[in-house]
Amino acid sequence: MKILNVQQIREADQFTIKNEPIASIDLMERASGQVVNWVCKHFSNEHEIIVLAGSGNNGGDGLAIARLLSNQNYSVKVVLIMGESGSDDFEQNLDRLKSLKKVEILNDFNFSNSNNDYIFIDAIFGSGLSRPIEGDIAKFVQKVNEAKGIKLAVDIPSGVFADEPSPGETIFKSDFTLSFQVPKLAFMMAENQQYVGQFEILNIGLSEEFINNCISDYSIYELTKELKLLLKVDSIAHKGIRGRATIIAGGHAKMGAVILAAKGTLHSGIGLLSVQVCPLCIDIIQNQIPEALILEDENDYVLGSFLGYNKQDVLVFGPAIGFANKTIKLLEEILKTFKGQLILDADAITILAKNREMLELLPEGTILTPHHGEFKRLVGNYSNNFEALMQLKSFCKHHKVVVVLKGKFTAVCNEKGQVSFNTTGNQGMAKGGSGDLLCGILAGIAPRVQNPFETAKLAVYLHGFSGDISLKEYGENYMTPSTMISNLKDTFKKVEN
Ligand SMILES: NC(=O)C1=CN([C@@H]2O[C@H](COP(=O)(O)OP(=O)(O)OC[C@H]3O[C@@H](n4cnc5c(N)ncnc54)[C@H](O)[C@@H]3O)[C@@H](O)[C@H]2O)[C@@H](O)CC1
Ligand SMILES: Nc1ncnc2c1ncn2[C@@H]1O[C@H](COP(=O)(O)OP(=O)(O)O)[C@@H](O)[C@H]1O
Ligand SMILES: [K+]
Repeated sequence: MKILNVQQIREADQFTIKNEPIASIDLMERASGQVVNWVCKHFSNEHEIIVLAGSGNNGGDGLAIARLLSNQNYSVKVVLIMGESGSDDFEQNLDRLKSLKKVEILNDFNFSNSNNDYIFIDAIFGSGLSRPIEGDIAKFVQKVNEAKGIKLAVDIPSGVFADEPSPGETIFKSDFTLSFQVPKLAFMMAENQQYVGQFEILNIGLSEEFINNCISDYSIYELTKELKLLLKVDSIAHKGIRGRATIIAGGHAKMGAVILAAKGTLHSGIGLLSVQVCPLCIDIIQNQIPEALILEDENDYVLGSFLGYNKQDVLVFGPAIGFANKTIKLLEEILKTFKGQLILDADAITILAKNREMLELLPEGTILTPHHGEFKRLVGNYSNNFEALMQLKSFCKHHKVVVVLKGKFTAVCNEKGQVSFNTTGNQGMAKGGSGDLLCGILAGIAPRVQNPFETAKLAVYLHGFSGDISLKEYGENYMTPSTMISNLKDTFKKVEN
C-alpha cells in the first residue's frame, strides 16, 4: 500500500474530480459516506456524536458526516470552531445541514457533561494544516483531549503534519483515525502513535490510475499471493534445495540468543542449519536443537575461528557475540570473503560502528537489523523518526545494503532508499530475545526468497504476525520470544494456505 505526500493526495483529488469526472462536493459526500459507514459499523446510535468542524474541506467533511449520521438516527451536535465562512464545499455543506434542521450547530461546547458514550469527531484540520495550532483553537483542542469520550479523527488528527514532524504542542489525540485512500507518512512515526491511535484506510474512490503512477519511496507491506508462493515447498524437495544457514552468535554463557535464532531458522523452513559454538557449549545446542549441525570453534569462551562457510547460503552474525578482538577479526574475514546472504545483528552492528573502516567492506545486499540504539551508533543521534528515516535512506544508499530499523512500525529500507513499513507486531514483543528470533526467521527464508529486500520485508511481517498471535493467545505480559516461536506454526499455516 503506497504512502503519498500531501501534494500528491491533492493532485489525486484534482485528477479524480476532473477525469472521473465528479464534482468536488460529491467527492466530499463520498468520503464522508465512508466515514459514516465505518461509524455505523462500529458504534450504535446510542452514542452521542459531537462533530468539531474547522472551516476548510476537512470541516466540510465534518458537516457532511454530521448530516449523514443524523439521517442514520444518531443524535448529533456540530461545533463550528472557526465560524461560519469557509471553503466552498464547507459552505455548501453548512447550508445542507441547516436545512436539515435536525442538528444543533454551536460555537462552543460545555465539556463538563461529556461521558464515555460521547464520540468526538475531529474535522478541524486535515491535510491543509500549514502551521501549529495556537490560541483559542489550541485551548479548545486541549479541552477535547481532556474530555471523556471516544475520539475519532477524520483523515488525520488536527495538528499532525502528514509529511514532517509536527511542530505544535497541541494536537488532537484520537482513538481512531479514519484516513482517506492512503496512509500518511506521519502515521508510521512512533511519536505520533499517541495522536493517531488505530488508523483505518477508507477507500473514497480516488483514481487508481493516478495513484499507481505516483512515485513514492514509502509503502506499507502487505502479504500477496506471489510472496506466499515464495515459501511453497516443492513436493520433490530435498534438504539441499531448501538452503543452508549458519548462525554465528552467542559465546560461553550466552547461548539463549543462539537458541532463539536457531529455532527461528529451523521453523521457517531451512533445509540445513549449522551453529558455530565454543567447545564448552556443544551439549547445550545438541540438547536443545538436535537438528542443528555443530561447527566447533577453537576458542573456549568467545567465537573467533574462521570456518570457511563456502557452502552456506546464508550467515547470521552478531546476536550476543560480544566484542573480543578475535570476534572482530572473524567478522572482518567474513565481510571480505562470504558470497552468500549475510545478516548482521546486535553486537555485529556495534562492532561496525566502532570500527568504521569495516563499513566499507559490507557486501552489497547485506541485511542489517539494528534497533534505534544500535542505529544511532551507526549514523549519529536523531531526535525523531522523520530524521531517523532520512538517515536510514542515506545509509542504505551509501552502503548499498538493506537495513531493518526495528521498533513500532519497523522500517525496511533498500539500497535505492525505498522504505517499506511493517504493521504487524505489538508491544508484547518488547522483550529481550525478540530480535534474535527475527534474525532466525530472516535466515530461514532468505535462501528461497533470494532477494534481500523481499526477504527482510517478509521476515519482519512473519515475525510480527507470530507476535500478534502470541498476544491473542498469551497476552502482552506473558508472551515471550519462545511463545512466538511456537506461534510460527499458525503464522506459516496461514501463509501456506
Ligand atoms: N476534494 C478534495 O480535495 C477532498 C478533500 N477532502 C478533505 O479535505 C481536507 C483538506 O482540506 P483543506 O485543504 O481545505 O484543508 P483543511 O481542512 O485542513 O483546512 C485548511 C484551512 O485551515 C487553515 N489553517 C491551516 N493551518 C491552520 C492553523 N494552524 N490554524 C488556523 N488555520 C489554519 C488554512 O489556511 C486553510 O484555510 C482533507 O484532509 C480531507 O479531509 C475530502 O473531502 C476528500 C475530497
Ligand atoms: N512496541 C512494539 N511494537 C511492535 N514491535 C515491537 C515493539 N517493541 C519491540 N518490537 C519488536 O521486537 C523486536 C525487538 O528487537 P531487539 O530490540 O533487537 O530485541 P533483542 O535484541 O533484545 O532480541 C523487533 O523486531 C521490534 O520491531
Ligand atoms: K481532522
